[in-house]
Amino acid sequence: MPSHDRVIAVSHLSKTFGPVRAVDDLTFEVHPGRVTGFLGPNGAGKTTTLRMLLGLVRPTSGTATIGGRPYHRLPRPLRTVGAALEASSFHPGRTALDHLRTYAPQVGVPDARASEVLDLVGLGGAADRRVGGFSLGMRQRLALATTLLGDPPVLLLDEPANGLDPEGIRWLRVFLRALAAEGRTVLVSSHVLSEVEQTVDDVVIIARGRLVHASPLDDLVRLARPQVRVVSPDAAGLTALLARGGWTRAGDPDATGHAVDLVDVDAATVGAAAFAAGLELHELSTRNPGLEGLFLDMVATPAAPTHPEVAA
Ligand SMILES: Nc1ncnc2c1ncn2[C@@H]1O[C@H](COP(=O)(O)OP(=O)(O)OP(=O)(O)O)[C@@H](O)[C@H]1O
Repeated sequence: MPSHDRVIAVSHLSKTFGPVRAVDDLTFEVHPGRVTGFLGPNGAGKTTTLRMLLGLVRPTSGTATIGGRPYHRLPRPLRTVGAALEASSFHPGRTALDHLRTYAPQVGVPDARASEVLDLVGLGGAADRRVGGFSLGMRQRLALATTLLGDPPVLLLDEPANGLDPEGIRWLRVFLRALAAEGRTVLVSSHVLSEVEQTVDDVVIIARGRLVHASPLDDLVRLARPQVRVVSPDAAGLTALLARGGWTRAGDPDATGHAVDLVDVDAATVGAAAFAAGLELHELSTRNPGLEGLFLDMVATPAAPTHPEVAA
């Protein structure tokens, strides 16, 4: 299958449920050969987006496609997309093997594939046990096995790490990375960045149905580096100090040139250089949000709008 057939594309996608704008003009792409984290707090609109990708919810506007087609236009959808939206919807009386054998004909694969995928997810030894007695972690593995029945090149996994212990999370990380290394497109939702931080190559972050950030994880890590804020009343002196130091600015300088944020340098080094240059500083501070802190800042509910005319 050509690699563009594995691209997930969401374009100006919106969904309203009555008064609730669950997904709001969302645009992003997910590429093959990479694990992409689809991140946002509870209620951000992740599941609704995944459901629209799977044709289970009709968009209010915009498109959600796989290989350029909406799900219902895929020639062999169950062989193209493996999706696990809920880990709890198993018939409790069925064994793991029976569960998979029930799906095998729908997907169009032989019964033998059921045992194969159970082995793949490390549940071979529990094939004949009833699913009702499975732990949440085992259910997650069984859900993953179900998605793999048709050997699909695209995987949509809703919170697959939920309920896994640290060992299970490590196992999942290795497993998902191997699936991506085979050239698959792997989209994994989570509301906790730290849970998937070591698994994903790319991140798509949403909040309140809207896109907040999309980039390789490395770019986000760079944004999360400690920053040193330097403020001086002497804009020209500050510019000269920065030129001599050769430090990297975190973003654009403010319009006045009196304040800058620097990365890859510590406050002591900047302070010493300013002292040596006789440059007056009004602020020299370090901010270290860390990756999770940056994520939480990004998805934080904006402060309620103020109404100065009321407050006055
Ligand atoms: N069928 C529905 N009818 C009405 N509102 C819905 C429906 N499905 C989702 N919503 C609302 O849309 C918003 C987004 O929900 P969604 O489940 O997509 O978020 P999520 O990011 O997956 O959250 P979580 O991490 O809690 O699963 C929420 O406010 C939710 O209550």
